[in-house]
Amino acid sequence: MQGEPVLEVRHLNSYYQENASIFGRKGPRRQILHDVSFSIGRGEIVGLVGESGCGKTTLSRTILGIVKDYDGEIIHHSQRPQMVFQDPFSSLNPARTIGWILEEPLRASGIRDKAARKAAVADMLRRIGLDESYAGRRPSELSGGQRQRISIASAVITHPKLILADEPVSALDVTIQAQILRLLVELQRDYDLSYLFISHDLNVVYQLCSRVMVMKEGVIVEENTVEALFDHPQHPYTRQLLAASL
Ligand SMILES: Nc1ncnc2c1ncn2[C@@H]1O[C@H](COP(=O)(O)OP(=O)(O)OP(=O)(O)O)[C@@H](O)[C@H]1O
Repeated sequence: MQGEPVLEVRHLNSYYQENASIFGRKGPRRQILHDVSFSIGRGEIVGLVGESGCGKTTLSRTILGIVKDYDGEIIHHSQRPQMVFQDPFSSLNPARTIGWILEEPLRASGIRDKAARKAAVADMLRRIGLDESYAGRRPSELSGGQRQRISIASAVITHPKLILADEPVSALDVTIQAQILRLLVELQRDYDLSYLFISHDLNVVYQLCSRVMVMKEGVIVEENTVEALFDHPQHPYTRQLLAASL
């Protein structure tokens, strides 16, 4: 980790209670994350890779406080992180305008001055490459890439220090992916952001991240700088993932 930490996770174990039957009887308590420890430094972009079902989303849901059944320590050194999801369509309220959607996090964070909120929204729209007229549109009137720009903007608009991005470009075409990755890098520099960037795509992680953690069945089996991990993978599972991504 570089610099002062924005997030520290120590010896984290997370669990889900499975429903055993349609009658609502409680099923077994299943451990998903096993002794996960890492830190994210200020301004760092840390990748988290691993195959489907290994526990990546569970880790971000535990960090956000959505998964409550856990032990270990989660230490936030700044305000709560914000989240960017894979599917920008389902994460944006279809009934509201883009202006309303971008104002909402500002309202929720207690900014009462309507003119100040509108000015912040106009600034943010310009920053993500859309003109102010987009404030009056609804999500259905935007392309997939534009919708993902809006969901990134709604995460950044309250100036958090850490963004948890869960497969934020996986649903997009490759050319749009490149534009969104560029936007994420620009915003990271402009706003001094850190990202935990969750992806099953090692090529995307290579382009964006400085450090990467590899997760297998809820365990971080390897962690290193991106260069070292790609050049000299230590764990057999990392080698397997790299071979599959060629
Ligand atoms: N609400 C839940 N209740 C019970 N089990 C769950 C719940 N959510 C996820 N799981 C299980 O926890 C495990 C980890 O799921 P998780 O969504 O964290 O994986 P993931 O690595 O993010 O996968 P993907 O890349 O497919 O999103 C899986 O076996 C999944 O079935």
